[in-house]
Amino acid sequence: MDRKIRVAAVSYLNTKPLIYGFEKGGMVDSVELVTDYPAKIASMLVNNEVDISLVPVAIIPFLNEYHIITDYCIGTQQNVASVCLFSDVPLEAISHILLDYQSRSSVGLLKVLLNNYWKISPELIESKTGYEANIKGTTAGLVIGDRAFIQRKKNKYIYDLGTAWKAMTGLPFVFAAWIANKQLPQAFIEKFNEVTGEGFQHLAEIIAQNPYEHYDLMEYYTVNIDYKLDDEKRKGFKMFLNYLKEII
Ligand SMILES: C=C(O[C@@H]1C=C(C(=O)O)C=C[C@H]1O)C(=O)O
Repeated sequence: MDRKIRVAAVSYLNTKPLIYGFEKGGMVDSVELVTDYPAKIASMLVNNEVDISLVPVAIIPFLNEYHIITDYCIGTQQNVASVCLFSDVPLEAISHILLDYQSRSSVGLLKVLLNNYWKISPELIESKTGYEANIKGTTAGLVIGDRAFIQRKKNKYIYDLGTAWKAMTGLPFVFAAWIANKQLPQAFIEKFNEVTGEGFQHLAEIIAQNPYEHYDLMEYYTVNIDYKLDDEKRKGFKMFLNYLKEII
């Protein structure tokens, strides 16, 4: 291609290792990188405003064409810590749930878990900026990303969606992956994969550059999030897409 490839990534802390290589100047001549929250970069990929995006996998059904590129993803084998249902009351007493407007995958995952695992049916409400303040009483809320670390200090009950998915299916979960909406040259994809992986050799440096008081980022990057897109994750991801068919 004779123009730069347009790339969008999630603007949360969980993405720092994946974009480290690009921020260090890797592929600066061939890649133009923007960041925003997941639902935003998802619509950018669907509307062809970008060529590649670290998108919530739940938007795959809305793409005419998709190619999962790279060996990396934002996934988890267990408690992901930053995707949780927060509540002042236990699950069975929840009357309403505020959905996170920034999310696509976790909203889908929450619906799958409500129907198939927790088997409760509170009223689901779309949210807007600042909705976290309304998570109280019998109104619970889904919060993802960096804001979830702050929310962890506010509510009595924290239901981790990574843990619940693992308990229900025995499989890891994939929240987001690098997805292209068109065929790209193989040499470009190989280089993109290499630059994406660079950050994992530099986790201590990334953490030093992003001082964070609300959570231990080394634990987040090495225990909670599992970035490797391996066969088990692909299985979990396929199963999730099948469940999604029942609800969209
Ligand atoms: C684990 C996370 O994964 C994210 C969750 C997403 C979603 O719910 O749509 C999308 C991208 C990821 O950033 C998180 O942000 O906390």
